[in-house]
Amino acid sequence: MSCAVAVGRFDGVHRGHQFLLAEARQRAAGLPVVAYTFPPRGPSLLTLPAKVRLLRDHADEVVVAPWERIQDLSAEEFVGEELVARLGATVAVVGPDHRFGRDRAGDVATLQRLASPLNLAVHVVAPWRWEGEVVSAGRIRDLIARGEVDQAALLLGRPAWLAGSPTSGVKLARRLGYPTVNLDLAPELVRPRRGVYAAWVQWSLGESKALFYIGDRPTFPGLSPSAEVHLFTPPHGEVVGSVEVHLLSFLRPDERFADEKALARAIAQDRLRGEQILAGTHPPPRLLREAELRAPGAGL
Ligand SMILES: Cc1cc2nc3c(=O)[nH]c(=O)nc-3n(C[C@H](O)[C@H](O)[C@H](O)COP(=O)(O)O)c2cc1C
Ligand SMILES: Nc1ncnc2c1ncn2[C@@H]1O[C@H](COP(=O)(O)OP(=O)(O)O)[C@@H](O)[C@H]1O
Repeated sequence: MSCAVAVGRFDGVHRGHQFLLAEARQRAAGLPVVAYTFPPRGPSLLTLPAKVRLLRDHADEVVVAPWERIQDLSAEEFVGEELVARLGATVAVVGPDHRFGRDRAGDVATLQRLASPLNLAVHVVAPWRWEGEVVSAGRIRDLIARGEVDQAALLLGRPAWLAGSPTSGVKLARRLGYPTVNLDLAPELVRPRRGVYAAWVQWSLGESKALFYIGDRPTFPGLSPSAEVHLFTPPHGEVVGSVEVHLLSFLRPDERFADEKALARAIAQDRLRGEQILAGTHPPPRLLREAELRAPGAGL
């Protein structure tokens, strides 16, 4: 069946990607819109299931290309065999910087040259900008690594996101008066700057406003680095399955305190600020479906 295809890694499914997919919808003139994407490689903004889930909001079908099959295709083979023969694309919509094929050798001019004999209409969209600068996944990854999650949210169209599974802590947090759920974060996700954030947290059976901490726990030499959430609404029972963390605001960097009491006082302040920031906010849409949330280890 013929379709209109938009191709790319689509890391973040950011507002530039959303604009591109809206353009694809227009150009498709009633044909189904296919988002053709690749599994995450290197530090990413989303896990694959979350990316697929978001792309589904903007496309009729999402195709995840296995690297093993397509990594050795030349630009010509990619367009001819993959997009036109396998997918049935008659329209391709890409941004001006789009590269494809082995070694990213093909650019927009290559695509246009290859497309005409294949009856493939190519549309190149102007890059979507924010405050004059082109929005890109790389720019958003840098913002998150610097803790600038509120800026990242403007470019993403939703808060920066993390996912992980609960792990057991050393039960120190309870003694501090701030119980936490320790998280084993999905390894492919970009790590935000170390410190404390106001966040919304969701798990299979609930959701809560929260503080998110990621850091080296310098107050306790000997402890390993950790990522943990302190939930304002404590869960009924254990938190199991995947946990989603939406980072709304950076509160402060990771610090070394003189003792446990000083740390507990700082966390009390964090909690007050977190409550202020989160007051009146609503939980963002979940990026993992119920099935993925329920099945522990079901690939985040
Ligand atoms: C909101 C919050 C902020 C934190 N800030 C710091 C910090 O600045 N420095 C630090 O050494 N540990 C900090 N911690 C981490 C505590 O040291 C951590 O909760 C403790 O090590 C508990 O470990 P456990 O969960 O394994 O029991 C923070 C924890 C939370 C929940
Ligand atoms: N800010 C933007 N505005 C419009 N299109 C964009 C923007 N950023 C990326 N794109 C396009 O979205 C598609 C997927 O993006 P991405 O995965 O980041 O690029 P690529 O696959 O070329 O590395 C590509 O066609 C790319 O050109």
